[in-house]
Amino acid sequence: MSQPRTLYDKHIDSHTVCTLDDAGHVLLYIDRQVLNEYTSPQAFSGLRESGRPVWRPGAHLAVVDHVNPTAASRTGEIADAGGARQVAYLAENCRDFAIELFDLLDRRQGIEHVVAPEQGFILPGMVVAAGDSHTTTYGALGAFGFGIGTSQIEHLLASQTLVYKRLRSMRVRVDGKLRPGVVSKDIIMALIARIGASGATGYAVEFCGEAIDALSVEARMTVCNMAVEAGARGAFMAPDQKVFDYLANRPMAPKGERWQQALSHWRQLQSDPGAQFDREVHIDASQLQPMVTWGTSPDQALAIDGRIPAPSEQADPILRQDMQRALDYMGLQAGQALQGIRIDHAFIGSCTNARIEDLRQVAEVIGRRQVASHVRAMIVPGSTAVREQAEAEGLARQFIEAGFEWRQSGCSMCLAMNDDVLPAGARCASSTNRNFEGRQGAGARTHLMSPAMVAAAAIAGHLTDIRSL
Ligand SMILES: CC(C)[C@H](C(=O)O)[C@@H](O)C(=O)O
Ligand code: SF4
Repeated sequence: MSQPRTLYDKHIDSHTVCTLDDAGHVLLYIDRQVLNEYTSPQAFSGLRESGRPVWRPGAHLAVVDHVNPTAASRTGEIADAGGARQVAYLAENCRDFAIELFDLLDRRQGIEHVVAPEQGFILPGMVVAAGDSHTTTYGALGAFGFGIGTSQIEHLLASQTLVYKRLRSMRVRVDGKLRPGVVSKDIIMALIARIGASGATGYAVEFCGEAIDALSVEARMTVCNMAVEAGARGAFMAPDQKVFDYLANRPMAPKGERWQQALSHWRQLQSDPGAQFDREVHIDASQLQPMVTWGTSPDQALAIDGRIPAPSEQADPILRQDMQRALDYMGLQAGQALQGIRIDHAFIGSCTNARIEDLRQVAEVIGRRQVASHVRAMIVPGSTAVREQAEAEGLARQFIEAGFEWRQSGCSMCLAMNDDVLPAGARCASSTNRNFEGRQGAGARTHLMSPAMVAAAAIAGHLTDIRSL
């Protein structure tokens, strides 16, 4: 009898072209790659210099998302010269190497990790690599996705393979039921707070349990997306009927007989009973509360009813220093209650939380209420398709009437790499995934939380518990 295997083992085994050494390195076949304008230019330049073609152009999909503006109306023009060059070079590369591109004016444009699942480009059982760390998102579909660097992008374009070292495996079981006001973002933020920002470094993490099964596919994407903030270089969820229903009839998903064949294969994509994991973590969903970060690392997070911890109570001198530095940067004090911290900005967007379901939750929180007069609030849909859907459902009008700016799709204020940058000192409630120093603008202060919690903060004008609205 063969050894029981994890879902991760199955992906790696089925994609191993050959073993390279005894240290765990293999040549791994990669089914699909998603390219963006920001991390691909040097890879294409490398191909051009060495005169190599792209091995399988149909295995790649390119999107424009990081540097583009998201101003209310879209012209396709980019005022910033550097950004304009990157977008134009991506178009040139896609033309010359016959790769499909969702350019700025394409109705399929959006943030890569929103667009690729939306179009059915990512399917269960696939191994996907891309020049972006949040490629872990695809675990929600039963695919194995991980981020790679520029030289690996070039290698992948040229050969459809990568040199890969096997990871250790971790299983995170989330049992119980989430209470009202607590969502998938809180599951992953609580996990990161528990195991630390490098707690899953070197691991592929498989999520399972009653609370994961109960999540929608989109909510599962939030969990897998942010798993990289615990250091995981891959996140998994066994694909179930919800995933198959999500994928059925997506433009790039298989159809007819091929769909039926795919389904019978996908149904087998699970860890075998008795498969061994190198580490197991257990979370009781019923104990979770809405989470908010107070510091400059995603693991510096607490339940919203908490108080900011005191560096003096931290025994480790390095951690103590980190905490103090985070508090100084954030302009906060030990012992301060999270609730009531006044915000200047509210940002709902990013590949973590800007799908249609997120926007529906936001609309529900807003109701007929208004954004506080001192807050600048912005909603940036994860894709142009999400934008159109939100407009068709009347959500966009509700957002605008409540005082939110309603934008075009892109990474926007998730990272200060385009026109949407916060001024120094500004404090922002944000539905994104990283709260590093300078992430949303030099000197700007980010508090991560669920999109519904951002909406609640926008209305209240300060961090607040959605359950008390
Ligand atoms: C720009 C890109 C390399 C980066 C990533 O890899 O994640 C970005 O998307 C981010 O979220 O920080
Ligand atoms: S939305 Fe943010 S996290 Fe996602 S790819 Fe863009 S910059 Fe990275």
